[in-house]
Amino acid sequence: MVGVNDSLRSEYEQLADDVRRYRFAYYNEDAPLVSDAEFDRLFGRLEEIEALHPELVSNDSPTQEVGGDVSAAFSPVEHLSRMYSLEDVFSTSELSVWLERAGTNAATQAPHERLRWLCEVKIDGLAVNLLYRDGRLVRAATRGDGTTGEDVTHNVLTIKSIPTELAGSGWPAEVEVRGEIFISSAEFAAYNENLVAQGKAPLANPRNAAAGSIRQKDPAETAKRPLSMFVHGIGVREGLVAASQHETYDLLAAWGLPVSPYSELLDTEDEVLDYIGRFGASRHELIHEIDGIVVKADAFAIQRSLGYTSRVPRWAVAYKYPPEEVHTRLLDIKVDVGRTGRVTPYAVMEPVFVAGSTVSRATLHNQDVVKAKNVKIGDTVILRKAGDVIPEVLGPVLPLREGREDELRDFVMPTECPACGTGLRPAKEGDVDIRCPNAETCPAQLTERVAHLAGRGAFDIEALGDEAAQALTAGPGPDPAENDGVVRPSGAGVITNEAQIFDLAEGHDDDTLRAALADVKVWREKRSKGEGTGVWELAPYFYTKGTKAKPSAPSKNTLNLFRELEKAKTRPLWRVLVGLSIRHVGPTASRALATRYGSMDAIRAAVAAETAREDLAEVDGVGSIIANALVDWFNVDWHRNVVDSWQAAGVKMEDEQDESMAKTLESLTVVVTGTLPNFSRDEAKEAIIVRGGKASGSVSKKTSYLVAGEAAGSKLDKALSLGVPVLGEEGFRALLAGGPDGVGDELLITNDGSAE
Ligand SMILES: NC(=O)c1ccc[n+]([C@@H]2O[C@H](COP(=O)([O-])OP(=O)(O)OC[C@H]3O[C@@H](n4cnc5c(N)ncnc54)[C@H](O)[C@@H]3O)[C@@H](O)[C@H]2O)c1
Ligand SMILES: [Zn+2]
Repeated sequence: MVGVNDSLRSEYEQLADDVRRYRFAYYNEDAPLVSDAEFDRLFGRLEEIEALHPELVSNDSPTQEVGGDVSAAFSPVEHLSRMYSLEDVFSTSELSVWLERAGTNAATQAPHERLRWLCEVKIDGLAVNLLYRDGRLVRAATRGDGTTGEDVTHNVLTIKSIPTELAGSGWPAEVEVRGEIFISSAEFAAYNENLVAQGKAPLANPRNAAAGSIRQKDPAETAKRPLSMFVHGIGVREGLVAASQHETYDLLAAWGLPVSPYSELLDTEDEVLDYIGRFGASRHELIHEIDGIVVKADAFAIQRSLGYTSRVPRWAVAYKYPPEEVHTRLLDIKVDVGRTGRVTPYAVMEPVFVAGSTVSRATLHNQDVVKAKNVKIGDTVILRKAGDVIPEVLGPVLPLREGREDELRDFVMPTECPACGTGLRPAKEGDVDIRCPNAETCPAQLTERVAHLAGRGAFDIEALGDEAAQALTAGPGPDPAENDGVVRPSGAGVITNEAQIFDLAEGHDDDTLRAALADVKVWREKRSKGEGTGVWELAPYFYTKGTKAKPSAPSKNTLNLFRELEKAKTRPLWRVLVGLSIRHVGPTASRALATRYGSMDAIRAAVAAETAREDLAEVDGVGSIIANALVDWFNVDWHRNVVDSWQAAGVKMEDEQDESMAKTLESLTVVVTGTLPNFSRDEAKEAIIVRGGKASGSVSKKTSYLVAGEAAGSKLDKALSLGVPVLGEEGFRALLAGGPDGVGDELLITNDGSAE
């Protein structure tokens, strides 16, 4: 055996102390000091050291004990039979090893039993032990240290889904039912919304909320919390007529106890891995949060033969999904200025890896949200990112503030625009959001507008992404190395107004603007072997560096940009309208306007009319909000100048009237859902609109047809239930060509999913 040196021993003791301290905060105070991921890492390290040096292991090692203690605030109760924790695995390969080993042991120790795996979701809540005597709930206790728990009977009695009397018959005289108390995701969201509405800080996560609720001193307080439970185990059970875990659940359900709907009895490792995959993908659509799944050998005979360690059963294992909540330091709160001048605070954090990517920024929406989240600059914060969902700062780890109060700073919303220095103000009295009113020349707003007009929904200029928009409009900004690693606008760039954008197009006679791009520089992080070095330099963006032999010239991308701008001049009218960044005027409204008026001149005439606001509001797909936004927008001189300049630069501003197109869909409303083989969503919409139909996004009784492609979801169900006719692509083509008369019954899709 390898000897234990002093430094390892002291690492070990430090680790054991930390784990005990974190457990206390987690179980006894419902206020964790570290994230579960960090806790699991430390616990894993402890187990690793003990595996290498068994002589270090003492009876009071945290690896030999089940989680919590009993707080003095509650009376201690002895469980009739011991409660255990679960062994964790963190990868499917570790799980395979575990299944293999447990399978082999089961085969030798209980050779006549059929080995089947009961897979359950691992509810992220709080374990409770319910003691029923003669069918009556007499006691409820937390898990505590596994032997002794805390008496929380009064609080548990307030939970509606837990029966005080068992239904049916055949229950043992004394039976301990174990389950997990939780707050459902829906109830949690509603509860938090309510707290925020009352000006209180929201609860950070449902697990701690559930644990905190059950450990209230006042049952009346617990009764206000929307708690639920699902059973997942059984303790003392003498006389129970069941030979397996799943049969037990059936009995418990018959007695009126809430049983999870997600359990599945499976035979093979592949099926177990598939279960993990399925629930991993849908984990946020379940009734409650989960942090993993639990695999249990189903037969009691196998459970008995495999037995327990001092902490966990040998017949069950918990597979943990990658963490979605981590802790990190909030370094600063800065503000961003958006396309409409809205100023949004965002958190700058020490970069941290969570749910598949490294995160260092998260929006904080507005100053009220910053206040509600109660975060201070310098706090350790809980950061949540679920899969592809946008990362969110949940709140500070409050206990970690102690002793560090001097290092913490409150966020103060700036009074001047960080990009242009103009005084910030709400658009109208009482708005939460504040804005930079300098729409025309604020470089931050200009950058966003240029990026927007180049976007897919507008002119669709691929060579003009966010970075190029920034380089064109705003100049290099402050040195990111001294800032926060984010390059942001500082002042005028080559383009000071989007009116100029098409002067860069390939066909434009005067090449002054194109030549000016030679001087545009941006901050770039120097890289070495593919890695960032933290050293930033100013580098030319649009032109190549240039040497004596090969003078600086527009880069390939830049030549592409010139070419794409030239092509963009002939896009359909609706795209031009979207590109103008008129509030509320997106693709749908723009299409409606283009269909009704056909040219920019006609739109301008309509906007200038005495009764413009009423007339425009009457247009199908426009309405009064958009009508007002249009009139207001065209009232501003520099806005009209943008249109004039683009027109002068050769941007086509009218659609060819295709008179040959029969208006087959006049007065019909058609909804498209799912993926069609030969139409993109935009093409399908376009096809409906040019034939005089209305393309809508939601199904109602007024919908004339639903066109359903591959993976059509709830809209299809709704249409079928409302009796709205449903078409596939073939039926859609027939409809486009000949209107309702062209759609034969054989093209309608019916309830069983097939065309009849
Ligand atoms: N952040 C912290 O400071 C901190 C401290 C201590 C523990 N923790 C977290 O708690 C975990 C350890 O706690 P633990 O000992 O309760 O172990 P565990 O959470 O890994 O697993 C055991 C528990 O899972 C629960 N469970 C949920 N669904 C279940 C099901 N279907 N079947 C059986 N049991 C189910 C039971 O309550 C059981 O006691 C750690 O992995 C860590 O993530 C965090
Ligand atoms: Zn500004």
